[in-house]
Amino acid sequence: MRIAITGTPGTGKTTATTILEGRLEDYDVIYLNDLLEREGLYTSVDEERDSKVADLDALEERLAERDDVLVESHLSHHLPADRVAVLRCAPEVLEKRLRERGERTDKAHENAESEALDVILSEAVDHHGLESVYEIDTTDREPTEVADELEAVVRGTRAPSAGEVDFVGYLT
Ligand SMILES: Nc1ncnc2c1ncn2[C@@H]1O[C@H](COP(=O)(O)OP(=O)(O)OP(=O)(O)O)[C@@H](O)[C@H]1O
Repeated sequence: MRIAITGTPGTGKTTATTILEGRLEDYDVIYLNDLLEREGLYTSVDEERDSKVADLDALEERLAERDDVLVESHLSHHLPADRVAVLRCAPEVLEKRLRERGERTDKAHENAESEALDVILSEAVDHHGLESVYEIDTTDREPTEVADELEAVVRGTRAPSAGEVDFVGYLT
């Protein structure tokens, strides 16, 4: 089974996945952004955004043979997956997390707006269907609690859910 762990930057994917990694014996974890950097699996560099444009075909080819794997990245929902966990965070809190992590003000704000607009959740549902998407609100949760929720997705003890989180008030 392949499980994608996605969400707007700052929702805590890497933090929670690292905790979960230590609990799972049967799954490998792939941190897609690290793989992209390590193996140069990008098509170009966006200087303005200070980011790399992922080569999704190359990444998918690289992962094609892998089974029982967790794929962590805000791009992971663009690749085939059996289940997709979408981490969410209230935009104001997300913006603060990103600023504290040292992100530029405009970038932190752009990510908060994208979170308010459900951009990644919508993409995940479009690509994989409602029955495969598991939305996890991380706003007032410790990373270990988020890892608990992710573990339930992996073990199949949690029902799919999408559309329960509503952050649209941030935009008004
Ligand atoms: N549940 C949480 N509660 C509060 N702060 C958190 C939580 N999870 C992560 N953080 C903090 O928020 C910041 C972003 O976390 P993290 O790097 O794990 O996010 P990410 O979704 O993997 O981001 P990116 O997509 O940019 O890699 C970090 O500074 C981290 O310490």
